Amino acid sequence: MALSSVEDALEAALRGMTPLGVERVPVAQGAGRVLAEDLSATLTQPPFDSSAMDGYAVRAADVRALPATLALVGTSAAGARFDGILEPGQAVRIFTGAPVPDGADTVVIQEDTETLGNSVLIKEAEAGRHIRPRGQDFMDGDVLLTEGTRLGARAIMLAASMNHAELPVRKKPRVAILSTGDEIVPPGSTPGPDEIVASVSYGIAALVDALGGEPVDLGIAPDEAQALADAIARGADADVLVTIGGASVGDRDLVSGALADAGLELDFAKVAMRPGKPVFAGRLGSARVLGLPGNPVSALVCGLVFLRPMLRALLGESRKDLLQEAVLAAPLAKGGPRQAYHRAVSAFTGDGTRTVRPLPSQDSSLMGALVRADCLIVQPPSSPPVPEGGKVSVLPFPD
Ligand SMILES: Nc1nc2c(c(=O)[nH]1)N[C@H]1C(S)=C(S)[C@@H](COP(=O)(O)OP(=O)(O)OC[C@H]3O[C@@H](n4cnc5c(N)ncnc54)[C@H](O)[C@@H]3O)O[C@H]1N2
Ligand code: MOO
Repeated sequence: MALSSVEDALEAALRGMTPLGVERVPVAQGAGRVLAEDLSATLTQPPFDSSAMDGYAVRAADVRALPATLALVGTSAAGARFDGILEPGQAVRIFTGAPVPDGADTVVIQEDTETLGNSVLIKEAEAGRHIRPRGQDFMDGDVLLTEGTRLGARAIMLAASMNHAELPVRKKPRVAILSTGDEIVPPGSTPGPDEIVASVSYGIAALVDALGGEPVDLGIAPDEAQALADAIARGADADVLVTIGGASVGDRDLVSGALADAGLELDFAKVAMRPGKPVFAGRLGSARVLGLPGNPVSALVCGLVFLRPMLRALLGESRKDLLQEAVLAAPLAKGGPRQAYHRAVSAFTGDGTRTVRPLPSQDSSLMGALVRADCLIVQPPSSPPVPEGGKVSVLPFPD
């Protein structure tokens, strides 16, 4: 079977995918979730003209000639405003965040004043300063956060200030993760001489979690048809079923066969990418299936290239991955027939330019090198060699 291009494979995997349903969560639990509706302010912020400093509220006309002595007629504190109207020749003691009294149009910081019993001496002042006008941040009804926004610290803070106790967010995509292989044992075991400790499922679960999904661990299935069929059946109610290993052409690579027996409709199988060639995807009932190669680097690269956009589609997330431009710190040989994802280390020059150096070993089993890298150089198929100083595209790792 001819290899699909990464672009075609991704398009096939995403075809027909629509965002999951909406649920409401307390704003305190909204971090990392994706907004499912536009969010508008339910109040105006600040709700009144407020003081930006501790000092005295005055009329600009009274402090045109300095020094000036004004009569102290009251206090405006945050949460307890001065109710009267400031008359000419008067000042009100005011604190940061407190409402500016009617009649006042300037706040003088206390460092520029001296109190003299029931009056205050204004030594320096600037007309109109230190007042935050009502609605300077936002007005009631303003749409400030849009559907598809992933909620981080800044957006959560804004949503709370807009007086939303609950937020409409997309349901978390449930991603069932199945490790396969007779040789795979859980971390913490004492591996036999031919056994390998499971690592990929943990990396993929961490990726799913970071992307806003909910990983569900289906454990490890041996290379045996019935065990695989049982495990696949347990994952069929997930939004995405990810299988790990058994994707290649060996006699014991039974995963795609077991999925086919379960009724998998393939979207693509084998992609012109390196690493990750054996990756496949399809549909099993209502679940999407992503078959990852067993080699850890291949699996994680395929996770970034395919699983990340799939989860973003299920979350209705508006942010897309943008490849970034970088300058090579070492030459890159001409590209092969598959799109390459070279593990690379970045450095930044004084003007902010990213320079990248591919790691010397690109073997798809090397997890140590994967952690030393901070990005992938994306090299299109059959591209010409790029000399040191030439430009390339990079995909930074999300963590
Ligand atoms: N004749 C060919 N052989 C291979 C081809 C090919 O085209 N023709 N493709 C190679 C490529 S590329 C890859 S990638 C691997 C992928 O093979 P599988 O998906 O079948 O993976 P396995 O054989 O099951 O495992 C490969 C490797 O990864 C280890 N592994 C598997 N699962 C886990 C796990 N959950 N945690 C940690 N490590 C895992 C496994 O022990 C193997 O060492 O095939 C090439 N072969
Ligand atoms: O593509 Mo495999 O994923 O090269 O090791």
